[in-house]
Amino acid sequence: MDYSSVNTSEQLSFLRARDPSILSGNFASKRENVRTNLLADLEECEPEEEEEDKNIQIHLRVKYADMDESYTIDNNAIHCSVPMSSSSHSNNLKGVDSIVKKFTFSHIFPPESTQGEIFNVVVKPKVFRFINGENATLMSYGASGSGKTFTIVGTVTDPGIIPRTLEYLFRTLPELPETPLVKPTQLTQVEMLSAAQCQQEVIAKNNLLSMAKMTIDEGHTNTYQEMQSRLSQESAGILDDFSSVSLTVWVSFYDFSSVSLTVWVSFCEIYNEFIYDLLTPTPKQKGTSRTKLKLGIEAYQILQYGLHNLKYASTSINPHSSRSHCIFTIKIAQVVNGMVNVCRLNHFNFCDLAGSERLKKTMNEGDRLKESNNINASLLVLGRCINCIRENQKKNIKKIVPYRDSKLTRLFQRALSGNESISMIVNINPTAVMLEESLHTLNFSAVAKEVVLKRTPIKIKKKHRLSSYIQAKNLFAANREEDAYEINRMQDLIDKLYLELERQTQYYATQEDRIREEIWEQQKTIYDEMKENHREEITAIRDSHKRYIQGLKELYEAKYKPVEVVNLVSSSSDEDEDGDVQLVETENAYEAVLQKYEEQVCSLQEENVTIEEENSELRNQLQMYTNWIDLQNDDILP
Ligand SMILES: Nc1ncnc2c1ncn2[C@@H]1O[C@H](COP(=O)(O)OP(=O)(O)OP(=O)(O)O)[C@@H](O)[C@H]1O
Repeated sequence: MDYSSVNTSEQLSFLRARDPSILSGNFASKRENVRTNLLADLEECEPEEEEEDKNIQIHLRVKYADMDESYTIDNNAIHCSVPMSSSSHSNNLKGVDSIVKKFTFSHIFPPESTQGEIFNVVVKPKVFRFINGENATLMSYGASGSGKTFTIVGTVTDPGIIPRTLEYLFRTLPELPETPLVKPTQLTQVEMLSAAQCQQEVIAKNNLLSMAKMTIDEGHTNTYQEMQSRLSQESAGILDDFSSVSLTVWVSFYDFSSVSLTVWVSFCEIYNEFIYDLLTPTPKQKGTSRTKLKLGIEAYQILQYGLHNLKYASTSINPHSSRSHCIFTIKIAQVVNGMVNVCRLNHFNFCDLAGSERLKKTMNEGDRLKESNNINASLLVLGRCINCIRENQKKNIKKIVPYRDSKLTRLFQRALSGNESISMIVNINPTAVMLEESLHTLNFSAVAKEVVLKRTPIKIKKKHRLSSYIQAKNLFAANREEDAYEINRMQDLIDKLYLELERQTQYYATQEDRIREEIWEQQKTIYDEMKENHREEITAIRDSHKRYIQGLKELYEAKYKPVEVVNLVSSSSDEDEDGDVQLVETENAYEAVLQKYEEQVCSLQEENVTIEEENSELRNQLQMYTNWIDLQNDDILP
């Protein structure tokens, strides 16, 4: 595989806060929900900005092994009896077999020190400062097999600094969003992610995790729980006190709901002077490895997966020797109110350096020899850089520091030039056989210790950062005030509207009763009037008909009854013929009258029928009116 084509830019993985269920462990104490006064906390931090320049913190860890009698440890100093070779004898040391060299350190961890102690003393304060906005770099330096990887990574049964830091972060970080909101682009900048980009990150994360599952054997994937339970069994003080008051600043900051936080990790190695991303072993997949991780367990799996991809080989000194410098970085990006220009991006680098090797001892050849040479060369450049920085500082000169001579020093240029907190854990194997390597390490540390971390640039940076916070804080405060004012105003308005609504409800209730009453009265009057009108009308029509028929009857009775009587009388007279004629005429006349009468009766009957029909129509209409009024009443009346 042509590794030279690998993109050497850093790949990141997004991390989310730990699984809340993990908090149920017996070492889990919840953060207090402390609110308030970011500015006060920050202002309290201000005097620190004015601190004197500080030397690089160098700690010594002595490996758990049979300590050679040449060493004695006395508080923060280690004394080492160095045998004098005849060639090195100066005139005034003639006849002296050995001299005792004294090396002092910020802290010395004797062989029996635990991983937890080292984390507590060296790393915990830095992680706290990291969360609060300070960058940090921690390196382990030492000869091969001296315990660097053990210190930085550790084992499942004895977890080292990185798992403890992850545990600490995921225990204390607030619940983070499901998807990353921002992504670090440069050292101090972030970019907002679009919805599609967020989705890509989630997909990349899932790919990475399934790759991790495939690569790491099953037993290995359970190591997170195992590691956790180990941590929980440790005696008090490893993680419990993290959630105490010291986190107030940070907690209070995150109580501002408009701050969004994302955590990313990257893991890379410098192998034979090439940088490889341990989270994307296949160069084809470059650019897809920025991955969001959900839980602490995922972060740990990523660490394990990265370690799996790391170059190890067996040498005569260490059967599981790291053949590269590996760098695990955690980044925390905080964005205020979604404004990428009011952001804070901090990183914490953990660098497990490959061990310096004496070729004679390692008996390396082939690949191992090439690796050894590269390891030693880059460590040499690291030494030269540190020497040069110290010299510049001592003599107040500006000699060019050869950062560019190795990938390692290029990567850590910022930290080495004093722009951010850097510390080292120097590891030595105190056995007799490794004395020479240990002395070399101790000499290196003696030089490194003298390098002064110039605080001035940090001061400026921190001031910038502080001003960002103050700006953000003021913004929050202003927004809060505005919000509070607006909320009060709205509340007043709502109260007023409620009162008005109540008043209106009462008014309309009385109005409705009144209107109902009025309509009822109105309709009732109309109804009664209509009823009365129709009744009178019908009675009048009936009466008129009755009268008319009665009149007709009387008329006919008066007109025809006498004729009949006269006719009856006249038909019994003397002159038969005349009488016959008269009778016939009378009969005819009578019949004609009768016919007329019948016709009139007929027409009267017809007329009567018509009147009846009209009556019935009127009755129908009356009924309709009645129905309509009833309907109206139904609608109107309660
Ligand atoms: N303090 C310690 N207590 C117990 N075992 C230790 C300690 N330090 C180192 N070891 C063991 O010593 C062996 C070598 O340690 P480690 O691999 O950490 O060395 P190293 O300095 O990283 O070596 P290299 O540079 O070759 O990778 C490992 O098996 C490790 O578990």
